[in-house]
Amino acid sequence: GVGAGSAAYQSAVVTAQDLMAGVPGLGALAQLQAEQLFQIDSADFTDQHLLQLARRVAALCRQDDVDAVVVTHGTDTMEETAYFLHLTVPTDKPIVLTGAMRPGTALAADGPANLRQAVAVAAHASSAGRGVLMVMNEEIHSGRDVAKVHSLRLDAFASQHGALGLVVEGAPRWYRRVERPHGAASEFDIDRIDALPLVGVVTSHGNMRAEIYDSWAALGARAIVHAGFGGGTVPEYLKAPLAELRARGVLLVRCSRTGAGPVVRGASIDDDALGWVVSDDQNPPRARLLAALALTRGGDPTAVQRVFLRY
Ligand SMILES: NC(=O)C[C@H](N)C(=O)O
Repeated sequence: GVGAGSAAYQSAVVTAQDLMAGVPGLGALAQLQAEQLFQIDSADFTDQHLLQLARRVAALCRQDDVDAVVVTHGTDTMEETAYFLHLTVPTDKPIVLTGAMRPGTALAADGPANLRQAVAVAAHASSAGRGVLMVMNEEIHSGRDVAKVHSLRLDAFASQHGALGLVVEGAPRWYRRVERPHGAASEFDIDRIDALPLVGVVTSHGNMRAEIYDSWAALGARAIVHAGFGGGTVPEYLKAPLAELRARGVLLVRCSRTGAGPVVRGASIDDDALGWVVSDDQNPPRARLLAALALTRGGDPTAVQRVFLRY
């Protein structure tokens, strides 16, 4: 059952309005208005949901009577949504994502405290202009860097370059900023994006098969994120088939399956000759989104590489 444990649960059963009602004192932090865009497990997010959510958040941020937006979201794909909003919603107003690792029925559910902290951060003047934020477990992370790194623990989220700050006594305390562009400084604007080009991810393991990449190409993928070993390695036996993809107009983005650390262009692999792109330090799911955004502006590998080194 879904009683005291945290591994078994039913997701997306409580409405936004009821989530808010379950947090004592929330109304004292800010004037709140709830809106229910979807009520789904975040595993069920498609690009359609992502585009619809980003458009709605952007529209809300344009309203004079809205100072900030809090998005409650399942934790499984929260990092993808956070990154997408970070790059495509042109605003300085705080956008804060939060969720729960334990179901509301658990003995020590974390959702209410997380929501309370997310609202406190969103309502605080110091939170503006920092890009999209994720508040979980008393930490404030950047949508650029944060990833779910544990399946169950309350401290399931981590940023490879560290959190931006902490929630201390109900207020944000900041320690760093992200250096890369976001919000209005980003060249991507959700109101000028009709659809996202198809991009697939293939994760490396021993004994790979080139046909998996071909399947993505056959589906019409314009780019494939190769989540390679370590520094984005491509096995010797895959080099020829993957080089052929380029001739079919499919871009290969070399990324690391480790989920952290940069992939260095030209290191051991002649990316210039192959027309390949490296992801810099982006993890595979976020590299998929950034590749798709870059491809909305054209498919030239040099231009896509510039995007990966800039954001
Ligand atoms: N509620 C959660 O955090 C887990 C759930 N599978 C989701 O991501 O929607």
